[in-house]
Amino acid sequence: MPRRKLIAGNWKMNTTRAEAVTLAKAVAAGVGASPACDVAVIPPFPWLVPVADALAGTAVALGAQDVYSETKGAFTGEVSPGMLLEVGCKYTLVGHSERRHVIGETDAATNQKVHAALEAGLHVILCIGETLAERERNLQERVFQRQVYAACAGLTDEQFARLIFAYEPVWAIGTGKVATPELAQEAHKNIRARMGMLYGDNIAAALPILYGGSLTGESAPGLFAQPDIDGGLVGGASLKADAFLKIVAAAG
Ligand SMILES: O=C(CO)COP(=O)(O)O
Repeated sequence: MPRRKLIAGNWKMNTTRAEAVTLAKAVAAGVGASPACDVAVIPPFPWLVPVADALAGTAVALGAQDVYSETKGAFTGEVSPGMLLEVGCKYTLVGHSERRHVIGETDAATNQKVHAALEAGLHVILCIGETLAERERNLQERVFQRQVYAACAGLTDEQFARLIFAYEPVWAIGTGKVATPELAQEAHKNIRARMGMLYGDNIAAALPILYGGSLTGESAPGLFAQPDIDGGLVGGASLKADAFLKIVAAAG
């Protein structure tokens, strides 16, 4: 079965409440009732509820930027998978490079979050990717191996059906330096091959792998034409409805 593309807008720590609601409504209006790809927006935690209300009855899904690995209890400042589901999230990001490199999240923590989120019924967008220093030393394939192996350890076949990868080379995030279609395709192909070796060809073939890193309406068509690129995780360009909708259109 061909993989359906997904375009997800990661708003990061941006927007006021009013801006978030306006942006969500504009995206939903632009996407229409039956888009050719799946579309999601991923606002900051405090805006999940008002954005869920703005998206009610539309074709745009809601996602969270992070999740905790426990269901409840004394974990000050954390948010459980069940809470995300209750406010209407379909997706959650796990292991975004800003969490790994700015906040210090480990591979082990990423694995626990993936388990907890999938067990609760969320779809997980697992982010992986090498830093500039790692690419300069040609270490990207080792990084994929380590991140993929660690994050997916112990998952069941049924859980893989709700797992999505996002390849986000750290050097391309927020820098304007988008990966070329050839470079991104090579990385995605490599990641899929690794998943095939670890978990079998059926799981690897069904796994959507999104590209993220300075994606725009101009760069999206070339990237989305690649056989192993199944959509995009969009940062900066997801904060303007028209720029985000151009990327959605390129996935159609
Ligand atoms: O990190 C990203 C999405 O999660 C990419 O961000 P930019 O599109 O701003 O480079």
